Amino acid sequence: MQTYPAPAKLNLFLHVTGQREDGYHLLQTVFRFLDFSDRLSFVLREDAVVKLHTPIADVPEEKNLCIRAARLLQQKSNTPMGVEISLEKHIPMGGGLGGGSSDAATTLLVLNRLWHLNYSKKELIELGLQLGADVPVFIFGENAFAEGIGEQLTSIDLPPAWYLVLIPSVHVSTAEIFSSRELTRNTIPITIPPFSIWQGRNDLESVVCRMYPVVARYLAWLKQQKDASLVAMSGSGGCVFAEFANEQTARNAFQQLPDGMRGFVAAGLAYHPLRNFLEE
Ligand SMILES: C[C@@](CO)(OP(=O)(O)O)[C@H](O)COP(=O)(O)OP(=O)(O)OC[C@H]1O[C@@H](n2ccc(N)nc2=O)[C@H](O)[C@@H]1O
Ligand SMILES: Nc1ncnc2c1ncn2[C@@H]1O[C@H](COP(=O)(O)OP(=O)(O)O)[C@@H](O)[C@H]1O
Repeated sequence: MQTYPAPAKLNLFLHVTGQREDGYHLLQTVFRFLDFSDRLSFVLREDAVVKLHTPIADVPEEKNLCIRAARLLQQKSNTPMGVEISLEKHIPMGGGLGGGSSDAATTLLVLNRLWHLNYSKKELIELGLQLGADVPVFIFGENAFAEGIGEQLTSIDLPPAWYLVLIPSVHVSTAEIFSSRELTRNTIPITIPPFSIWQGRNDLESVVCRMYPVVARYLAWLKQQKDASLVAMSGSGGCVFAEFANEQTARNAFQQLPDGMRGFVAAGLAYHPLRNFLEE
């Protein structure tokens, strides 16, 4: 059966520049896709039933973002069709790697075709935003500089790079970090172009490190790796990453990991694997 990728993302930097009246925070961030993906497959049904074959521990089926995405698309289009979804989960959950959002985006892209709906990328992005601030970039399909709450996207060329991503054993709630009193919300907005991704930082990092000291320890270990250029936390954490110029230096660092630290090495992608899916 055909399976479709839902890649992870990193936030190479993340600045919090303000807050909207509805409480959502204004951000400036750079999203980079990783060659590290969940995989989804879809079997059509003629009877409007939407269900998941592969339950995830601690996530009820109706809260699973691929089921929510399928139901939202069904509602919008009034299609009489249904679907059975199988989700092969690889991306750590609640780690700031955007796995749930990516699963939702792939579901919207693929069902748009299988249900013959023909929505445009713009329409799917608007729909995706109702599911989460991170969903639009995965439909957009290009590495991007993002503003607003993550929905104002400008594609960006990033040089080839490899990443060592570490996964501390914590589950960080995005809402909890954004609601922290200690979060600074007034980073001066940068303008494009030009800006350097290496001049940025993650404004959520210090809040997460204080609440979860293990994240600070993992960052400190990455900062000791001599070939690492950029070291930061992704999104609202707790995953942290180091950027390397090539695969070998990333794998060398991975081999030095102390006992008990978990992680993986992945290439940075030039674009999302389903970037041209709507035109194919
Ligand atoms: C922080 C980022 C950076 O890419 O990623 P993750 O760490 O989640 O991967 C995203 O902005 C997260 O996007 P996403 O995970 O889709 O968040 P959502 O479900 O929309 O929001 C969860 C909660 O976080 C808060 N929130 C989220 C985004 C934002 N710009 N401002 C906020 O204040 C809100 O309280 C919201 O209810
Ligand atoms: N398909 C899914 N994959 C992962 N998490 C999901 C999914 N559907 C719903 N969730 C919920 O969304 C939360 C955040 O997931 P995820 O997108 O992996 O992390 P993050 O927002 O930190 O990048 C999870 O803790 C889980 O409760």
